[in-house]
Amino acid sequence: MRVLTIGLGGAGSRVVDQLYDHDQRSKVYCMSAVAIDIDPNSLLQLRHLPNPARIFFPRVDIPDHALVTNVIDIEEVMTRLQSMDTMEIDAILLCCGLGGSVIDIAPLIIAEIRKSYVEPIFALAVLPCLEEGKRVSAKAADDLDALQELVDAVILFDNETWSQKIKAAAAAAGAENAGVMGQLRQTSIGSDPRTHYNMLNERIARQIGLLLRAGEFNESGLEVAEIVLDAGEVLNTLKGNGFVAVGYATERLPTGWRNVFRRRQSLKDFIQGSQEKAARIISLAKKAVYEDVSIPCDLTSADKALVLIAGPSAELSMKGFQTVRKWIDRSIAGLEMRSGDYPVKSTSYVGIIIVLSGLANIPRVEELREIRVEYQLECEEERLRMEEEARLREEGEALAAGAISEVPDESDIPGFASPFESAYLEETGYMAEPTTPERDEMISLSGRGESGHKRRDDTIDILPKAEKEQDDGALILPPKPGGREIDLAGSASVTSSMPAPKNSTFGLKGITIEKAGPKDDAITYSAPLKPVQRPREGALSADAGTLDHGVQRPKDGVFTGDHVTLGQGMQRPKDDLFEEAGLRVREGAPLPKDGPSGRGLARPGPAPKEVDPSRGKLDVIDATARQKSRNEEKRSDETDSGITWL
Ligand SMILES: Nc1nc2c(ncn2[C@@H]2O[C@H](COP(=O)(O)OP(=O)(O)OP(=O)(O)O)[C@@H](O)[C@H]2O)c(=O)[nH]1
Repeated sequence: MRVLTIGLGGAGSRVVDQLYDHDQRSKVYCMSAVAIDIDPNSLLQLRHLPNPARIFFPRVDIPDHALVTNVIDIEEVMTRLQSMDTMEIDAILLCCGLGGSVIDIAPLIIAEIRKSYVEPIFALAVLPCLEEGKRVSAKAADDLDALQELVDAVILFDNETWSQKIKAAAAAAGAENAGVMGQLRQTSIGSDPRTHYNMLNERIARQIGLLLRAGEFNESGLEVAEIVLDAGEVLNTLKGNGFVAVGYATERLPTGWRNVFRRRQSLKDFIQGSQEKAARIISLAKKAVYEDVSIPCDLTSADKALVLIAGPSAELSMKGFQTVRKWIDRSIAGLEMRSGDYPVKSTSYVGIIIVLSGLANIPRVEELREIRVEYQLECEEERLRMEEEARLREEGEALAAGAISEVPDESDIPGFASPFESAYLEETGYMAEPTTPERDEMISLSGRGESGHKRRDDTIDILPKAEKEQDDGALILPPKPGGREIDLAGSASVTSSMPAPKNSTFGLKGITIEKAGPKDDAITYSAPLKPVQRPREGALSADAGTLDHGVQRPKDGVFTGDHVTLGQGMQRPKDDLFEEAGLRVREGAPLPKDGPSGRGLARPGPAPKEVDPSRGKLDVIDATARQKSRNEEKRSDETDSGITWL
């Protein structure tokens, strides 16, 4: 297959350089190559590409952070490509490293090439290592998605997988010759990026190079193939806008006089030899698919496949080849299966290439996409944190400048939760209801429980400051009939030992807020002076009660007082039952709902010294309306004592 290869950026240029070297050494000469980069050092360090094939775009008068699309001149690139001998090419191969910056020019170049060439365009994309960071992996995922849309197929090579393999091999070699030299070799492989990349590029060149040379031959080195695989078949296997993985495994043939002698001995040795050859091809095929594949993938998710065996023709067992063909054909999801042999005279290796195309399941690609999601969430979290910091800084500055006279209440500051936390909290239901931090304030009336007065107005009114005539910050108890006003701020003890009520305490849940709901600083609190206990549901329901033997179950209307049948010896409940308990439900007002705010009718006995307003014993009402109704109420019922439910 004759190809025009274009290397983009550092990775792409180096890969093309290596491919070019293999092509020259094999004397097949099926490649035209160019390398495009904005880094002069990267281009200068290429070892094989001729100088005219290195296209450098300097950043003249362009800032370092400028987009690469502003630096690389597409017209110039196209002029250089068209000046090359591209008349007989079968395909165009774009080599690039995902996650880099120069790859950003790929969409523009591909669009221009499509205008001038009809040949299919493939991309050879190198996936970055995990240790390069989440940002690079996230960008790699973006680049991959963009490339997949634009080219006919993306051949993937995973740096992470192969770096691990190379390091493991180096460690094993180092352990074998545990001397100083062994350790030195191991250190150089692990630490020197250039050597490391050279090893990776060598691997890519072997895998892809042999595939590109399939169907091509030189005059001296190749024999006639039994099953010829031409360029069209390779192209048809690759095409289809999918991901492609290339498995490649080789084995050195046994050499030496003994082996040559054994081959010629007898028929038995001949048969044994042919079985060995078949077994070698099969084991190489397994190695190519499961171990030495350019990117680990699920064979069964492939749409198409191609099998190519290469080596001296005497060593290419057709029996082994057919077995491998059947295995791959049955394993892949699709129906397209191609195969061929590539006899090479002057080699002591047998190799096999298995191309899996249209892959749906590639774990490393999924991993890159997951990292991208994580990275995006982290960026969002960071952005919110910065905004919050900036806001707090601004507020601090404004406060210092005296622009803000009062520090806003903590509960007014919106709680910040990271996207991860939010997701978790929502899941656990924590954020189902808005919560605000509790205040560290508690109002208690000293000696309240010991009062000897049974019938008095048991509510505390904290009148809105704004509506008071003289706003001295005092908390005024409404006067008892004939009594005097009690200044809570002055006489009542205000402790901070108990948590303050949540804002939600004053929400719709337990307490009715009259229309034109008062603001936080304009609310009237009503608190009972006696601890009251809400009757349990069952206590007011005839269904839930257990009646003694011989006692008739009261009918539904028992508490209305209209239809009550009492058993012998049973007393009709008094109408003033609730008054006795210290609770009066005002006429026309809704009955208390179930919930913390309605808990407990008043019980005779000592009241607790502290009252926690958050338990629903504080009512929020409109101050003006409350005052009016109170005046009327006082006139009609001077002796009303109990909770007023609003
Ligand atoms: N296999 C292989 N991978 C490489 C090589 N150089 C870089 N890479 C990988 O390719 C990715 C992109 O790197 P480059 O191509 O050098 O980046 P660039 O496009 O030149 O742009 P910069 O980000 O500015 O360097 C890196 O994150 C590496 O993972 C190489 O020589 N061989």
